[in-house]
Amino acid sequence: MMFLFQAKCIKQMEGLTQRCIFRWSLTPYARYSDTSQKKSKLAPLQERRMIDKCKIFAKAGDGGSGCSSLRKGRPDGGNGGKGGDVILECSPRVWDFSGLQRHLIAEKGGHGSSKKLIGSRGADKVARVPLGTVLHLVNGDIPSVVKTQSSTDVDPWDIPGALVNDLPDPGYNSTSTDTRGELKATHSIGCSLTQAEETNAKKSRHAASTDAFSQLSTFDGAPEFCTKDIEENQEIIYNVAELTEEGQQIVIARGGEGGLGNVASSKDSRKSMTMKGGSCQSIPNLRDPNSIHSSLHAGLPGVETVLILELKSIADVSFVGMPNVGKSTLLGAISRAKPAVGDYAFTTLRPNLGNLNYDDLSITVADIPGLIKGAHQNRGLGHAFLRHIERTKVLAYVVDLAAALNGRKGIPPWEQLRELILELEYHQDGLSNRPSLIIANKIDEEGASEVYKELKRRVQGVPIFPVCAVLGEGIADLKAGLKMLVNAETSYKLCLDQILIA
Ligand SMILES: Nc1nc2c(ncn2[C@@H]2O[C@H](COP(=O)(O)OP(=O)(O)OP(=O)(O)O)[C@@H](O)[C@H]2O)c(=O)[nH]1
Repeated sequence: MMFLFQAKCIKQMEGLTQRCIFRWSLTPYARYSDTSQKKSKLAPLQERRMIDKCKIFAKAGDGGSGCSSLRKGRPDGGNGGKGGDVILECSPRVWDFSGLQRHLIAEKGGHGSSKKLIGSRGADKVARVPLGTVLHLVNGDIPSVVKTQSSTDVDPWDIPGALVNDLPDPGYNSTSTDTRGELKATHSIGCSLTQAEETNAKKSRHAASTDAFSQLSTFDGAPEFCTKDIEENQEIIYNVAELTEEGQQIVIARGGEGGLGNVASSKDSRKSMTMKGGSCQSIPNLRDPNSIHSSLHAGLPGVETVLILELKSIADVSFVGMPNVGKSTLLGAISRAKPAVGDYAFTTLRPNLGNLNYDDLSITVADIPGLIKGAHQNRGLGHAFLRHIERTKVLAYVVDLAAALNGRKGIPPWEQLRELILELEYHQDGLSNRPSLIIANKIDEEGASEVYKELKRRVQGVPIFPVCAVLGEGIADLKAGLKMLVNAETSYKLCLDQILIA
């Protein structure tokens, strides 16, 4: 018998080891395989794709019940413990919402007991979210507390309009000026709202929806849920808070207070007490709202909140360009990222990220989905990706030198640049006003060199890097140029005046 058991164990161990070896041998292939090969479901691009928006349900812990107990004729029942809070904590080690639980449920408080023992406090549920997480309220209370665990501030450059100094003490209302000098109304809980947003928020003050769990279940388990569904079907209070600082915590659902034990409540309710004997008794009709007892002794329920979390990405560099100009190919050429590349517009649906490594520095580059005319009115992929650009230090405009060559229906690069700047500015005043350079891609195409010369003539004051992303040509110079801009060793900005169209 013993022998049989040992044999079984050894067999299981062997199977496990084989599976481990199999995994080890698969991983490098899965990570660095060429995307032109047949894509597997484990393709690394999928792993790196950001989940930049998600809906969560938070349920704070209910307060524990107070105890009614008499010992030697005197009340000695302790209070119930407070329920745990649901807290979001800002962490630079989390990049997106892919690892975030969609149901966040804090622990209930413990019940009080005799000998004046207070119930245990329910444990808080703390979930970590990335820097730059913006909260939109679907249902429940507006988050009410902001605490900061660490003093390491984010470089204000990283988060335009969300300076750490913008965050006032809880309960304090003020106005403040953001990095671009715009006056902002500052929300009492530490979020900043523009006046337009504030009006919007007031307009869209929602009627609390009935069943938070059932709302959520529509989206649970579907990371790329349909944003439109949420925005069309529900009234949302936008931008109720923003997490911008490492260690910053915000309580999104408060735990219920514990009920009073009869030691605490005896003063008020002594006359109405009907306790008999000396042992600890459970309170009759504890949940009956008509009973004074139950209202005093029952713990309060924890708050339930439904929120949409949205991430404004914080990348050092964003590749901004029209669809199909080669942004994803370029990201693959300068970093180890393997984004999907296709000979059709909107191959990129969500920002892809790559790390550009230097000896002494690492830069995060975001490949933003293609921008088209009317994007600011939500055409194409519209607002979704324009928001990511808001949080980028450096803009790298990518243009296709061959877009209008050889009978193609595209527009010349200088017009591409003009359209791009206009879309950024329509979306948000001053969005294009940051260090920039131009990447002139597809220099390998026939006739592209002449277009490049023309581009240099028409656009001045900003460095232009001719590259061939597919062959990796011009990449070394481009990397050096990006490093200088990110390090603020040079500062060029592209504006409409610098582009000669006629
Ligand atoms: N000839 C040439 N073709 C290129 C070059 N770079 C990219 N391409 C091609 O251009 C097409 C579009 O490339 P992508 O990298 O998907 O373009 P994108 O800008 O990311 O496209 P969206 O996802 O629509 O925004 C693909 O067929 C690429 O092979 C280049 O340097 N030279």
